[in-house]
Amino acid sequence: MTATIDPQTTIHEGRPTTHQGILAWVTEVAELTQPDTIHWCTGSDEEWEQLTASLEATGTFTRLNPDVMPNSFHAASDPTDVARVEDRTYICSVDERDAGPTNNWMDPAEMKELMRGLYAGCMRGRTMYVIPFVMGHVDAEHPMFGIEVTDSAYVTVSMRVMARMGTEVLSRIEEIGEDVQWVPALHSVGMPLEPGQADVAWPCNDTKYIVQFPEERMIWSFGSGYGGNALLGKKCYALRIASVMARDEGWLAEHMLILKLTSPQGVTKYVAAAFPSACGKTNLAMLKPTIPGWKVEAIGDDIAWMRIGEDGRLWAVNPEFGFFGVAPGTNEHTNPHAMETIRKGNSVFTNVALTPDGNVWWEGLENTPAEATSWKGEHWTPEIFEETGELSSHANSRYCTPIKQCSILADEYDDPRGVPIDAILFGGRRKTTIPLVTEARDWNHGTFMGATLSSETTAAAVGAVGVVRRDPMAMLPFIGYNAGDYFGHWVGIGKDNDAAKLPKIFYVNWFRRDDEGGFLWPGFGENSRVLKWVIERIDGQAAAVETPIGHVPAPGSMDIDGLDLTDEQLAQALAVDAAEWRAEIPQIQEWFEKFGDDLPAVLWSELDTLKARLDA
Ligand SMILES: Nc1nc2c(ncn2[C@@H]2O[C@H](COP(=O)(O)OP(=O)(O)OP(=O)(O)O)[C@@H](O)[C@H]2O)c(=O)[nH]1
Ligand SMILES: O=C([O-])CC(=O)C(=O)O
Ligand SMILES: [Mn+2]
Repeated sequence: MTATIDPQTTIHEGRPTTHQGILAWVTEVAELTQPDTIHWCTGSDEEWEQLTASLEATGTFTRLNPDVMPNSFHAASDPTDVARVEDRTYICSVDERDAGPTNNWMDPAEMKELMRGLYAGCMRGRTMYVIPFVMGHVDAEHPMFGIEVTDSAYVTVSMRVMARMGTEVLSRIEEIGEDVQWVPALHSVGMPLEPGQADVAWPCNDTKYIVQFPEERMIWSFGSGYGGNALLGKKCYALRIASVMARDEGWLAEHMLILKLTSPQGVTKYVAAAFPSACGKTNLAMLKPTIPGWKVEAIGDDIAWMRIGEDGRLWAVNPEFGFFGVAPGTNEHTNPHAMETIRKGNSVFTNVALTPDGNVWWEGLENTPAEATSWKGEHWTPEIFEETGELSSHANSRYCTPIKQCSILADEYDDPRGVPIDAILFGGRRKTTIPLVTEARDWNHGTFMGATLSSETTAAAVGAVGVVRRDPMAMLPFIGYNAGDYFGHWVGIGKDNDAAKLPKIFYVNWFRRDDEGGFLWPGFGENSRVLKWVIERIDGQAAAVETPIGHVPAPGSMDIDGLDLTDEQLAQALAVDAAEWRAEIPQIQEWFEKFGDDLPAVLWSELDTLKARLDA
């Protein structure tokens, strides 16, 4: 039986909407996908309990010991569904040119026909959840609504952590009326159940499509239940679709953390930083400074939406409501604030290990258990790891935790206007070449740094790990349009606004290695020393040396009091090696050539300037 939109078919206090546009779309989706039941999500605690209970019943969730991790669950995905699938991600713009050379493209009509075939009957035997959500504040000047329809209770539970959702949001949509802007986001795991067929713990489909239709501001996702593939408010909306909106409306949707930094003198600065997936955003956003008197408060750990304010400054908000953080490597030393946040519970842990006492564990965490159940559901011990190298947790395993639990969350997090950004950092994971910190000469030079950003690939996306690739502004997988136009948009922000009021741009690299392969810089809390230098540069206090690639800290200008690092190590971390940079030039050249005439001319001039400075 196919469900129709009838309050009788809904459970709890969920109700269909009075918004005719949304009702029509949900009806159309239900007719196509044929779910048994339709559930309009309220976001209530009772709903959470009902959903998590049903996830326990299907074996998707294991409830953790409430004494150690209250109201929290362990989930293990299908071993083939563990990360974003970039090769299955499409930007289906009307014109192929608008997807640009960095995105997969297919004609939207063709893609729709193909996907309608996949979606036909794909929710049979399942409940279809309708999730009204808003990215950013419901009281924002431009509230960014969406409706995710999904056949995954796991996604529904996770969306409740990651976005403001439920009845309150739906009521606000209805209040604004039929003209309200909202993004339809359709998701299915792609595994219908025939009558009598038992469900599996992690339904998914070998065929996967993560598709954005930029002109229609619409998202269709099929076949995956994981992270950025399935929680459609996150990468699909808040980055791919929002970047298109931002291009059209003159703002920026970026893969950036936002933090508030307060000096011992009580001076406050706001920093945004773009690092590729699994390259340190969450860690920096929650940093515990090792230098006395300095304080960091978190505002966001993954996405920043930035608009020029009436005062000419660039104001940033975090559109999300939770953290979807990389678990491995997170511990009391690297990220004590994340640990404190997680321990409050109300979290979903995916693809980590489960310990016999009902807790979670992952590589890098303290107190290695004598035994555990690995993310693959297998018996795991430290000895097994010694012998076989088998890890207890997937490298891209994640915790999904409400942001409100973060003890160092800045009050400004809840301000719909956001915060004025003083500095933007670009950073990647590079063993060589890129110094610990470099200051751009101006906005265009900073845009060049962002546009040429390079990083070693990580486990956050399916594919080889450790391969150096260009990841412009850490947005390679997330720019929803032609990246050449995106660079032009960045250049335009600099041209159309008062340079003195825009943030200063810096390029950082926590991941440079010595000859033995060890990190040259201790990172984590010690990164506060770099933040301090950045702030002091902005305030004209710290000294810098001009180099061909920009300004780097002058000897003695960085606070290294109490740091366990030799002068030689610091010098190596900060070094600008002309030979390494000369080797970089042809790679940048080749990268730029991809964009043909769509690359802004100022970026070619920046490359010429770099060459000339290296040769001088
Ligand atoms: N060596 C070193 N490793 C770091 C540093 N900061 C973060 N890491 C490691 O990098 C990995 C990813 O860090 P995250 O902060 O979760 O990365 P992210 O950018 O938030 O990742 P996404 O959520 O995928 O966007 C973890 O294993 C960290 O331990 C650092 O300063 N130095
Ligand atoms: O989107 C995801 O699955 C997780 C994430 O933050 C990223 O990969 O940048
Ligand atoms: Mn991310």
